[in-house]
Amino acid sequence: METSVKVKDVIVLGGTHGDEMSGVCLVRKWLNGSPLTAKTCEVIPYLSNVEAIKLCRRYKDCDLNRQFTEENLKSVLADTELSYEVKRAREMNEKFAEMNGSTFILDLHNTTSNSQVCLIVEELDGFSLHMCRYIQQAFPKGVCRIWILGGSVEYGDTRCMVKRGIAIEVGPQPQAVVRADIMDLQEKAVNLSLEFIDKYNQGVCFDSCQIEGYKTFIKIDFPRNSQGDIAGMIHQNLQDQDWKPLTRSSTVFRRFNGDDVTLGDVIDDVGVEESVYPMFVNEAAYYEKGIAFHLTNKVHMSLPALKLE
Ligand SMILES: CC(=O)N[C@@H](CC(=O)O)C(=O)O
Ligand SMILES: [Zn+2]
Repeated sequence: METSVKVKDVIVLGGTHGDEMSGVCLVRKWLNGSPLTAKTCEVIPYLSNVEAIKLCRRYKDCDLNRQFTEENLKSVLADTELSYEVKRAREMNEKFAEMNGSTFILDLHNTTSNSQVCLIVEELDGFSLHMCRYIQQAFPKGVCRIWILGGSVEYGDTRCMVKRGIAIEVGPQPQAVVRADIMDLQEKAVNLSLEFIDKYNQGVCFDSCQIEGYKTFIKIDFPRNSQGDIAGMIHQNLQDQDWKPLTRSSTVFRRFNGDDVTLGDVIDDVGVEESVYPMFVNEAAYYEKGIAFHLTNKVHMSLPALKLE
């Protein structure tokens, strides 16, 4: 049996990336007259990257969702020497970093890839893994998946401020655009998260169970020429095919000269019989990060039962 403390505050972040519009629009809606509430805790909607939202861009100076590192949060540099996003991360951390483990963070994101609902969770966060399973079960099969991050990697995302939290990533949605179907999926996932927290706070025991998730083992860049410019694009066979199994012989890129590139051409360590699962396929924000898609393995995890301490 795993126990955890009561959740007292839920911070619901929109606009951590300023051009991911369903989070921005939902948070604005909750702040302006249609409050988001739960029965057993305080719910605090909050716009993260205010300057980037104004610009309708992912960020102003640098990616806010990489700045919540220990180094930045403890930095002794004067504010004038810091980029907007580092200052903002410090400001948010002062406001939300918890003393006693009772704060939960829900961070709302969108992707241009055909991810559907993708719940992002750390593998050591048993509470949030149970929450992900609860959310997943309320969606039709194949709509909601769980992406599990390795426990030790320092990523500097918003969830670093607290002990428990998830990101709800929903796509496909172009940057700076809001789509009704995507916003509905996002809102449904938020409501289910709050429902889970209420049940947990009321003492409901969540039984031990198995969950299926995906873990990234490598990020694949585009083919590039000698100047470093992209020399090909996602193959039409792979476009929009997030989470569909690939093997060594699957075509993944088409060079601009027309040549097909298979997965086996770009990576050695996928076995001949093995299936791997792509995600974040053609995510617009990842071109500058040198990522065309993530390759994941399907994993199964056993969760012990969960109950309020
Ligand atoms: C497309 C996108 O922005 N994805 C998020 C994933 C996360 O929240 O960890 C990011 O790269 O920060
Ligand atoms: Zn994002």
